[in-house]
Amino acid sequence: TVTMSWGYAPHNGPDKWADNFPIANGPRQSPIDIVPGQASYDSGLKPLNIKYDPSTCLDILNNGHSFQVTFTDDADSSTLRDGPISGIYRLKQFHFHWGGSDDKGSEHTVAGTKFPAELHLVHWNTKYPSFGEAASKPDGLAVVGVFLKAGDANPNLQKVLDRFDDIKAKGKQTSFTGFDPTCLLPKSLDYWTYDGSLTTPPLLESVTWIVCKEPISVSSEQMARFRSLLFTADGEAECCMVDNYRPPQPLKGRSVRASFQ
Ligand SMILES: NS(=O)(=O)c1ccc(C(=O)N2CCc3cc(O)c(O)cc3[C@H]2c2ccccc2)cc1
Ligand SMILES: [Zn+2]
Repeated sequence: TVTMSWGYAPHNGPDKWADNFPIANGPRQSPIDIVPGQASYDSGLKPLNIKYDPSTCLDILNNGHSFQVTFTDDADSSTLRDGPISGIYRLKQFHFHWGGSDDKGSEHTVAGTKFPAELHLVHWNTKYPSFGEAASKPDGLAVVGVFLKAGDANPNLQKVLDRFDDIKAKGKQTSFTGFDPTCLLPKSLDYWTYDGSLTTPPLLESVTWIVCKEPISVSSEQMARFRSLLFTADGEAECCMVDNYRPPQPLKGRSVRASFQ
């Protein structure tokens, strides 16, 4: 389990994670800065094959680092196939990373550009018996990343934000059913892909990253709702949940492939 109380503050944030998780300085850490001109188009990459079943949507939780929507993953109901991966990966949860202002918040950056937020849809390889088992294997996880760009309000995202009153503080959880995260994907599923890691401790190097080129929209009012969540639990001095992103990490010779020209 994850031991130290890691976070995003100066005393326990990304610059301190290597103290307890030396893999923080490993060869395939995430996120990275994606430089489109240096990504190589790979015609062998297949389109993403994403099929989600809204009846697998279970609940929404403030885990003290982000909020996550969790799915039942005891069957191949909500899956990711093809793209850069082999086999069937099951959707486990999705969550976001965001900033205290619209000029930062995403984990991946594009030629140095930060977006106000980034969505992560987390899937695990069904060749392993569980998420926990898969999380420690080099081909165990596949995370689809989607950038959020400031613009028009996103009505699909609003369905998630409307539940924030029930999960304001760390540890709060409430039921959230019948939601199909397909509605949070951009029109185009063109993507960049590279071998990386979890972007939070334990920073395991088990993630095939699939980052969509096209962002989805989010309004500044909706971003304000993200920033109304708390890192802290009821009864603790309130600390707004903002800037819960790890900055880009060294590429260390890795190649980034593009599914598009
Ligand atoms: N940002 S990310 O790389 O896409 C990411 C993916 C999965 C997870 C994840 O689902 N978990 C399980 C819940 C959890 C809770 C923690 O307090 C924590 O520090 C990490 C996680 C990670 C996790 C993944 C794999 C093994 C252990 C924990 C977290 C982050
Ligand atoms: Zn994440």
